[in-house]
Amino acid sequence: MLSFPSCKINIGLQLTDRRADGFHNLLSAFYPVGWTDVLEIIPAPLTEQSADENVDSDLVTFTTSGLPIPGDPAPARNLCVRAYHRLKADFDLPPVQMHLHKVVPIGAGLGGGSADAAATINLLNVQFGLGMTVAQREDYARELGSDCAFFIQNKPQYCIEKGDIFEPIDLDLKGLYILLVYPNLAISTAEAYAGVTPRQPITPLRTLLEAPIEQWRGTVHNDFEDSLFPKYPLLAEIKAQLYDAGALYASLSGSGSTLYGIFSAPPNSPPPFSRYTVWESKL
Ligand SMILES: C[C@@](CO)(OP(=O)(O)O)[C@H](O)COP(=O)(O)OP(=O)(O)OC[C@H]1O[C@@H](n2ccc(N)nc2=O)[C@H](O)[C@@H]1O
Ligand SMILES: Nc1ncnc2c1ncn2[C@@H]1O[C@H](COP(=O)(O)OP(=O)(O)O)[C@@H](O)[C@H]1O
Repeated sequence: MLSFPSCKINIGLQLTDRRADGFHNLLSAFYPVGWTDVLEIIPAPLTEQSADENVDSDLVTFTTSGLPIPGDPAPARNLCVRAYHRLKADFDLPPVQMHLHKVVPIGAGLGGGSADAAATINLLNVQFGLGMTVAQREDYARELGSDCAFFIQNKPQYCIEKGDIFEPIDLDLKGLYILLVYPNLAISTAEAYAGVTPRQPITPLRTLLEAPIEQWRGTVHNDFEDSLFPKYPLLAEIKAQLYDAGALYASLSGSGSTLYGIFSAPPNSPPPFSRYTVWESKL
Protein backbone atom coordinates (compact mmCIF):
# COMPACT_ATOMS: atom_id res chain seq x y z
CA MET A 1 0.00 0.00 0.00
CA LEU A 2 1.26 3.47 -0.94
CA SER A 3 1.17 6.73 0.99
CA PHE A 4 2.43 10.24 0.25
CA PRO A 5 3.46 11.76 3.62
CA SER A 6 3.32 15.54 3.29
CA CYS A 7 4.93 18.24 5.41
CA LYS A 8 3.84 21.33 7.38
CA ILE A 9 4.70 24.93 7.96
CA ASN A 10 4.42 26.79 11.24
CA ILE A 11 2.48 30.03 11.02
CA GLY A 12 3.81 31.85 14.06
CA LEU A 13 5.68 30.02 16.80
CA GLN A 14 5.78 31.40 20.34
CA LEU A 15 8.10 29.57 22.74
CA THR A 16 6.51 30.32 26.07
CA ASP A 17 8.48 28.38 28.69
CA ARG A 18 10.87 25.54 29.40
CA ARG A 19 9.26 22.50 31.00
CA ALA A 20 10.51 20.33 33.84
CA ASP A 21 11.12 17.50 31.30
CA GLY A 22 13.51 19.74 29.33
CA PHE A 23 11.09 20.28 26.44
CA HIS A 24 9.47 23.64 25.64
CA ASN A 25 5.84 24.69 25.67
CA LEU A 26 4.82 26.49 22.52
CA LEU A 27 1.94 28.10 20.67
CA SER A 28 1.91 27.58 16.90
CA ALA A 29 -0.46 27.12 14.00
CA PHE A 30 0.56 24.05 11.99
CA TYR A 31 -0.60 24.17 8.37
CA PRO A 32 -0.28 21.20 5.94
CA VAL A 33 1.74 21.70 2.76
CA GLY A 34 1.64 19.27 -0.16
CA TRP A 35 5.38 18.59 -0.65
CA THR A 36 5.55 14.83 -0.12
CA ASP A 37 7.74 11.78 0.35
CA VAL A 38 6.58 8.40 -0.94
CA LEU A 39 6.15 5.47 1.44
CA GLU A 40 5.26 1.94 0.42
CA ILE A 41 4.54 -0.91 2.85
CA ILE A 42 3.84 -4.46 1.71
CA PRO A 43 3.70 -7.73 3.67
CA ALA A 44 7.12 -9.39 3.45
CA PRO A 45 7.28 -12.43 1.15
CA LEU A 46 7.63 -15.56 3.31
CA THR A 47 10.92 -16.48 1.62
CA GLU A 48 12.70 -13.30 2.79
CA GLN A 49 15.56 -14.10 5.16
CA SER A 50 17.37 -11.90 7.64
CA ALA A 51 20.71 -12.25 5.80
CA ASP A 52 20.03 -8.98 3.97
CA GLU A 53 21.80 -6.13 5.78
CA ASN A 54 18.65 -4.03 5.62
CA VAL A 55 16.57 -6.53 7.54
CA ASP A 56 15.83 -5.30 11.04
CA SER A 57 15.03 -7.95 13.66
CA ASP A 58 13.57 -10.19 10.92
CA LEU A 59 10.46 -8.01 10.88
CA VAL A 60 11.13 -5.00 8.67
CA THR A 61 13.08 -4.82 5.45
CA PHE A 62 13.62 -1.09 5.07
CA THR A 63 15.09 0.57 2.00
CA THR A 64 15.32 4.21 0.94
CA SER A 65 15.93 6.24 -2.18
CA GLY A 66 15.98 9.95 -2.98
CA LEU A 67 17.60 12.34 -0.51
CA PRO A 68 20.13 10.75 1.84
CA ILE A 69 18.97 10.75 5.47
CA PRO A 70 21.70 12.21 7.69
CA GLY A 71 22.39 11.24 11.27
CA ASP A 72 22.31 7.58 12.22
CA PRO A 73 21.64 5.77 8.90
CA ALA A 74 20.78 2.41 10.54
CA PRO A 75 17.31 1.32 9.36
CA ALA A 76 16.28 0.71 12.98
CA ARG A 77 16.72 4.43 13.72
CA ASN A 78 14.39 5.55 10.96
CA LEU A 79 11.13 6.90 12.30
CA CYS A 80 9.16 4.61 9.95
CA VAL A 81 10.81 1.51 11.41
CA ARG A 82 10.42 2.84 14.97
CA ALA A 83 6.70 3.39 14.29
CA TYR A 84 6.34 -0.20 13.05
CA HIS A 85 8.05 -1.62 16.14
CA ARG A 86 5.95 0.51 18.50
CA LEU A 87 2.75 -0.87 16.99
CA LYS A 88 4.18 -4.39 16.78
CA ALA A 89 4.54 -4.33 20.59
CA ASP A 90 0.75 -4.05 20.90
CA PHE A 91 -0.63 -5.65 17.71
CA ASP A 92 -0.12 -8.88 15.81
CA LEU A 93 1.59 -7.37 12.76
CA PRO A 94 3.20 -9.56 10.09
CA PRO A 95 6.74 -8.87 8.82
CA VAL A 96 6.76 -6.10 6.21
CA GLN A 97 8.88 -4.57 3.49
CA MET A 98 9.00 -0.77 3.60
CA HIS A 99 10.42 1.58 1.02
CA LEU A 100 10.77 5.31 1.64
CA HIS A 101 11.53 7.68 -1.23
CA LYS A 102 12.75 10.83 0.48
CA VAL A 103 11.88 14.12 -1.20
CA VAL A 104 11.11 16.58 1.63
CA PRO A 105 14.34 18.20 2.89
CA ILE A 106 15.66 17.11 6.28
CA GLY A 107 16.60 19.45 9.14
CA ALA A 108 14.26 21.84 7.41
CA GLY A 109 11.56 22.69 9.95
CA LEU A 110 8.98 20.94 7.78
CA GLY A 111 8.48 17.87 9.98
CA GLY A 112 9.15 15.44 7.15
CA GLY A 113 10.42 12.59 9.34
CA SER A 114 7.46 12.95 11.69
CA ALA A 115 5.14 12.86 8.68
CA ASP A 116 6.73 9.57 7.57
CA ALA A 117 6.20 8.08 11.03
CA ALA A 118 2.55 9.17 11.17
CA ALA A 119 1.98 7.82 7.66
CA THR A 120 3.42 4.48 8.79
CA ILE A 121 0.94 4.35 11.68
CA ASN A 122 -1.98 5.28 9.40
CA LEU A 123 -0.93 2.80 6.69
CA LEU A 124 -0.45 -0.13 9.07
CA ASN A 125 -3.80 0.68 10.67
CA VAL A 126 -5.63 0.41 7.34
CA GLN A 127 -3.54 -2.32 5.72
CA PHE A 128 -3.77 -4.75 8.62
CA GLY A 129 -7.21 -3.73 9.93
CA LEU A 130 -5.97 -2.64 13.37
CA GLY A 131 -9.12 -0.56 13.96
CA MET A 132 -7.38 2.26 15.81
CA THR A 133 -9.23 5.53 16.34
CA VAL A 134 -7.68 8.90 15.51
CA ALA A 135 -7.00 9.46 19.23
CA GLN A 136 -5.21 6.11 19.57
CA ARG A 137 -3.08 6.78 16.50
CA GLU A 138 -2.20 10.26 17.82
CA ASP A 139 -1.14 8.73 21.15
CA TYR A 140 1.27 6.34 19.40
CA ALA A 141 2.58 9.21 17.25
CA ARG A 142 3.22 11.41 20.32
CA GLU A 143 5.67 8.79 21.59
CA LEU A 144 7.77 9.15 18.42
CA GLY A 145 8.15 12.94 18.28
CA SER A 146 6.51 16.15 19.45
CA ASP A 147 5.13 17.16 16.06
CA CYS A 148 4.33 13.63 14.88
CA ALA A 149 0.72 13.51 16.15
CA PHE A 150 -0.20 16.49 13.96
CA PHE A 151 0.36 14.39 10.83
CA ILE A 152 -2.19 11.73 11.80
CA GLN A 153 -5.01 14.04 10.71
CA ASN A 154 -2.87 16.48 8.74
CA LYS A 155 -5.23 19.44 8.91
CA PRO A 156 -4.70 23.00 10.18
CA GLN A 157 -4.42 22.95 13.97
CA TYR A 158 -3.56 25.36 16.76
CA CYS A 159 -0.86 23.44 18.64
CA ILE A 160 -0.04 23.94 22.29
CA GLU A 161 2.16 22.39 25.00
CA LYS A 162 4.96 20.39 23.25
CA GLY A 163 3.23 20.98 19.91
CA ASP A 164 1.39 17.71 20.37
CA ILE A 165 -1.93 18.92 21.79
CA PHE A 166 -4.41 20.46 19.37
CA GLU A 167 -7.16 23.03 19.43
CA PRO A 168 -9.31 23.80 16.39
CA ILE A 169 -8.48 26.95 14.44
CA ASP A 170 -10.33 28.61 11.62
CA LEU A 171 -7.36 29.18 9.33
CA ASP A 172 -8.07 28.78 5.66
CA LEU A 173 -5.41 29.89 3.18
CA LYS A 174 -7.01 28.14 0.19
CA GLY A 175 -6.55 30.07 -3.06
CA LEU A 176 -3.27 31.65 -1.92
CA TYR A 177 0.14 30.48 -3.19
CA ILE A 178 3.14 29.25 -1.22
CA LEU A 179 6.83 29.25 -2.03
CA LEU A 180 9.17 27.20 0.18
CA VAL A 181 12.90 27.92 0.07
CA TYR A 182 15.24 25.36 1.64
CA PRO A 183 18.71 26.95 1.66
CA ASN A 184 20.47 23.58 1.45
CA LEU A 185 21.44 23.91 5.10
CA ALA A 186 20.22 21.39 7.69
CA ILE A 187 19.46 22.68 11.19
CA SER A 188 18.72 20.07 13.82
CA THR A 189 15.68 20.68 15.98
CA ALA A 190 17.58 19.96 19.20
CA GLU A 191 20.29 22.49 18.23
CA ALA A 192 17.68 25.14 17.51
CA TYR A 193 15.86 24.61 20.82
CA ALA A 194 19.18 24.80 22.69
CA GLY A 195 19.58 28.43 21.54
CA VAL A 196 16.18 29.86 22.49
CA THR A 197 15.09 32.04 25.40
CA PRO A 198 11.41 31.29 26.01
CA ARG A 199 9.07 34.04 27.21
CA GLN A 200 5.35 34.56 27.70
CA PRO A 201 3.94 36.49 24.72
CA ILE A 202 2.21 39.83 25.24
CA THR A 203 -0.53 38.67 22.85
CA PRO A 204 -1.15 34.94 22.26
CA LEU A 205 -0.68 33.81 18.68
CA ARG A 206 -4.33 32.79 18.31
CA THR A 207 -5.42 36.43 18.73
CA LEU A 208 -2.81 37.67 16.24
CA LEU A 209 -3.98 35.15 13.61
CA GLU A 210 -7.53 36.52 13.74
CA ALA A 211 -6.30 39.60 11.82
CA PRO A 212 -6.11 39.46 8.00
CA ILE A 213 -2.90 37.98 6.57
CA GLU A 214 -1.81 41.42 5.31
CA GLN A 215 -1.29 42.43 8.97
CA TRP A 216 0.71 39.37 10.03
CA ARG A 217 4.06 40.76 8.83
CA GLY A 218 4.33 43.07 11.82
CA THR A 219 2.76 40.77 14.41
CA VAL A 220 3.00 37.00 13.72
CA HIS A 221 6.50 35.90 14.67
CA ASN A 222 8.50 32.67 14.82
CA ASP A 223 10.62 32.95 17.99
CA PHE A 224 13.32 30.67 16.50
CA GLU A 225 14.20 33.55 14.17
CA ASP A 226 15.60 35.53 17.14
CA SER A 227 18.45 33.06 17.69
CA LEU A 228 18.82 31.51 14.21
CA PHE A 229 18.93 34.70 12.10
CA PRO A 230 22.01 36.09 13.88
CA LYS A 231 23.69 32.66 13.58
CA TYR A 232 22.73 32.13 9.92
CA PRO A 233 22.29 35.59 8.31
CA LEU A 234 21.36 33.86 5.04
CA LEU A 235 17.97 32.98 6.55
CA ALA A 236 17.07 36.63 7.20
CA GLU A 237 18.24 37.51 3.68
CA ILE A 238 15.92 34.92 2.12
CA LYS A 239 12.99 36.12 4.22
CA ALA A 240 13.62 39.70 3.00
CA GLN A 241 13.83 38.42 -0.59
CA LEU A 242 10.46 36.69 -0.20
CA TYR A 243 8.93 40.03 0.83
CA ASP A 244 10.74 41.71 -2.10
CA ALA A 245 9.13 39.11 -4.37
CA GLY A 246 5.69 40.23 -3.17
CA ALA A 247 4.89 37.87 -0.30
CA LEU A 248 1.91 38.86 1.85
CA TYR A 249 3.61 37.05 4.71
CA ALA A 250 7.01 35.36 5.05
CA SER A 251 8.60 33.42 7.90
CA LEU A 252 10.98 30.72 9.01
CA SER A 253 9.14 27.38 9.37
CA GLY A 254 9.56 25.61 12.71
CA SER A 255 13.18 25.32 13.82
CA GLY A 256 14.44 26.01 10.29
CA SER A 257 16.04 26.09 7.92
CA THR A 258 13.17 26.51 5.44
CA LEU A 259 11.70 29.95 4.77
CA TYR A 260 8.28 30.30 3.22
CA GLY A 261 6.33 33.09 1.56
CA ILE A 262 2.57 33.23 1.08
CA PHE A 263 1.47 35.12 -2.03
CA SER A 264 -1.84 36.30 -3.50
CA ALA A 265 -0.72 35.27 -7.03
CA PRO A 266 1.76 32.67 -8.35
CA PRO A 267 5.19 33.94 -7.28
CA ASN A 268 7.94 34.34 -9.82
CA SER A 269 10.99 32.63 -8.33
CA PRO A 270 13.42 35.54 -8.39
CA PRO A 271 17.05 34.76 -9.35
CA PRO A 272 18.45 34.61 -5.78
CA PHE A 273 16.44 31.44 -5.14
CA SER A 274 17.74 29.43 -8.09
CA ARG A 275 20.66 28.06 -6.06
CA TYR A 276 18.40 26.75 -3.32
CA THR A 277 15.82 23.95 -3.22
CA VAL A 278 12.45 25.54 -3.89
CA TRP A 279 8.91 24.21 -4.04
CA GLU A 280 5.79 26.15 -4.87
CA SER A 281 2.11 25.38 -5.03
CA LYS A 282 -1.40 26.72 -4.68
CA LEU A 283 -2.62 26.21 -1.12
C1 LIG B 1 10.31 22.82 16.12
C2 LIG B 1 9.09 22.05 15.68
C3 LIG B 1 7.95 23.05 15.59
O1 LIG B 1 6.88 22.54 14.86
O2 LIG B 1 9.21 21.41 14.43
P1 LIG B 1 10.46 21.15 13.41
O3 LIG B 1 11.15 22.45 13.18
O4 LIG B 1 11.39 20.15 14.02
O5 LIG B 1 9.84 20.62 12.14
C4 LIG B 1 8.75 20.95 16.72
O6 LIG B 1 8.54 21.51 18.00
C5 LIG B 1 9.79 19.87 16.83
O7 LIG B 1 9.18 18.66 17.01
P2 LIG B 1 10.02 17.28 16.77
O8 LIG B 1 10.93 17.45 15.59
O9 LIG B 1 9.00 16.18 16.73
O10 LIG B 1 10.91 17.23 18.05
P3 LIG B 1 11.27 15.98 19.00
O11 LIG B 1 11.85 14.90 18.14
O12 LIG B 1 10.13 15.65 19.90
O13 LIG B 1 12.41 16.61 19.91
C6 LIG B 1 13.71 16.90 19.45
C7 LIG B 1 14.38 17.80 20.50
O14 LIG B 1 13.83 19.12 20.39
C8 LIG B 1 13.61 19.69 21.68
N1 LIG B 1 12.18 20.03 21.83
C9 LIG B 1 11.25 19.52 20.97
C10 LIG B 1 9.91 19.87 21.09
C11 LIG B 1 9.55 20.77 22.13
N2 LIG B 1 8.27 21.17 22.29
N3 LIG B 1 10.50 21.25 22.98
C12 LIG B 1 11.80 20.90 22.84
O15 LIG B 1 12.65 21.37 23.60
C13 LIG B 1 14.11 18.67 22.68
O16 LIG B 1 15.46 19.01 22.97
C14 LIG B 1 14.08 17.37 21.92
O17 LIG B 1 15.05 16.45 22.39
N1 LIG C 1 12.02 9.16 7.81
C1 LIG C 1 12.86 10.13 8.18
N2 LIG C 1 12.97 11.26 7.43
C2 LIG C 1 13.80 12.25 7.83
N3 LIG C 1 14.58 12.23 8.92
C3 LIG C 1 14.52 11.12 9.69
C4 LIG C 1 13.67 10.04 9.35
N4 LIG C 1 13.81 9.10 10.31
C5 LIG C 1 14.71 9.56 11.20
N5 LIG C 1 15.15 10.78 10.83
C6 LIG C 1 16.12 11.60 11.59
O1 LIG C 1 15.51 12.84 11.97
C7 LIG C 1 16.42 13.93 11.75
C8 LIG C 1 15.66 15.12 11.21
O2 LIG C 1 14.85 15.61 12.24
P1 LIG C 1 14.63 17.16 12.46
O3 LIG C 1 15.93 17.87 12.65
O4 LIG C 1 13.59 17.28 13.53
O5 LIG C 1 14.06 17.60 11.06
P2 LIG C 1 12.99 18.66 10.66
O6 LIG C 1 13.39 19.94 11.33
O7 LIG C 1 13.16 18.72 9.19
O8 LIG C 1 11.65 18.17 11.11
C9 LIG C 1 17.43 13.46 10.72
O9 LIG C 1 18.73 13.87 11.09
C10 LIG C 1 17.32 11.94 10.71
O10 LIG C 1 18.45 11.33 11.30
